[in-house]
Amino acid sequence: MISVFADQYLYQIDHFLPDQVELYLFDPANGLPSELSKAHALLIRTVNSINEKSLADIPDNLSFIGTGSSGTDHVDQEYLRENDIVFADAAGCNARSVAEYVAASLLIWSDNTGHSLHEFSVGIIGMGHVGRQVNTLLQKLGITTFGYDPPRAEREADFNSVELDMILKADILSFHTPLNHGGNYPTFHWLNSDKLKGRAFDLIINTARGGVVDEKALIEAHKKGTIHHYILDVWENEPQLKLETARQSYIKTPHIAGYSVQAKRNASKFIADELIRHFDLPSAKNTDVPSPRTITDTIESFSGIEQLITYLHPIRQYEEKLHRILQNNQDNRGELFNKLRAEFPLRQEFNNIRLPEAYFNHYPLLKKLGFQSLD
Ligand SMILES: O=C(O)[C@H](O)[C@H](O)COP(=O)(O)O
Repeated sequence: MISVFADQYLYQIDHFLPDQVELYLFDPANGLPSELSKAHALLIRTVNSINEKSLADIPDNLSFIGTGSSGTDHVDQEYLRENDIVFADAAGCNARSVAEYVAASLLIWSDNTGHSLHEFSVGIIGMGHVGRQVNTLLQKLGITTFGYDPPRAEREADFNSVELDMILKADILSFHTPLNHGGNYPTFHWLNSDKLKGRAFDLIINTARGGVVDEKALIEAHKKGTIHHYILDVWENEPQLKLETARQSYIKTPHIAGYSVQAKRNASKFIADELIRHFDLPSAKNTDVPSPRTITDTIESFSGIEQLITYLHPIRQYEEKLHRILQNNQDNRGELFNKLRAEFPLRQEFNNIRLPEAYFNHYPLLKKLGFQSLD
């Protein structure tokens, strides 16, 4: 038997592992489990870091660690290599979900500010799995986009990144890079006071990692009016948010852009499949398909696109809950932030939401967003 310790919030992780696995679920709020000594494999989410400090005593049999996330900045991969531990991530698992969050937040923002999205260009920083999906979805909505990704341009001869100067001329920036402190292309505080000097943006959206945008510089530019609005889903020093940054955020959510049933299902499946390969186990027989969400309300129930989008995407519900946590004067805000992320019901991605045909006649962009017809 292979002993696998897994974060209890990894979506249906038991469905993706075969019978040859003895599964122990742990609550990530308590850190890595103390019984880890008998583990052959460990499956985590971003809320538990893996490094020399958090995993000082490497269990004798531990040979595999997987993170059910696209981002890997919480894992010291060099440390794992030194200790002969194979590492797997779930790169790309949440790309569509993040793209839908960006599209939904842009629609809410443009509707509220009385603009048409066609007036703006969006600079996409990071054209990996997520940036590409964001690019495709925004282009479907008729929005002008530019992609900036020098490391990808270096790797792929047929990919062209726009120049830095060009991307900084976009009206809106949306971030989709990993968080790197070193290497040839560090992204820590990529958007900082230097890059902001002499520039103006209508909107900044960060769904990548807190730390890619320097919050101090962001706040200063916002106060000066050179950044008109910003939307943050990720924060420096999560789960401890800087109140001032959060207060001024046009939309603020608790790092849930990638939280859909489909994304979380992908995450569990990607790392379970890698684990199965690593231990040479038979595949699990999971065939569950998430049931669609069906909307039957009449289109007249919604006064406009913002109301409809916020009914179809829980962006504002998360925001309201985060707002309440931030108002709370207790010092357990961080704990509540993580609990909200872990326990709020996952949403269905747009292509698993069925709407009456009248919705599409009224708002043709719903087809472009990927919603399906009920009729
Ligand atoms: O890296 C990712 O996949 C995303 O940031 C994702 O939202 C992380 O989710 P978590 O592992 O914290 O549940």
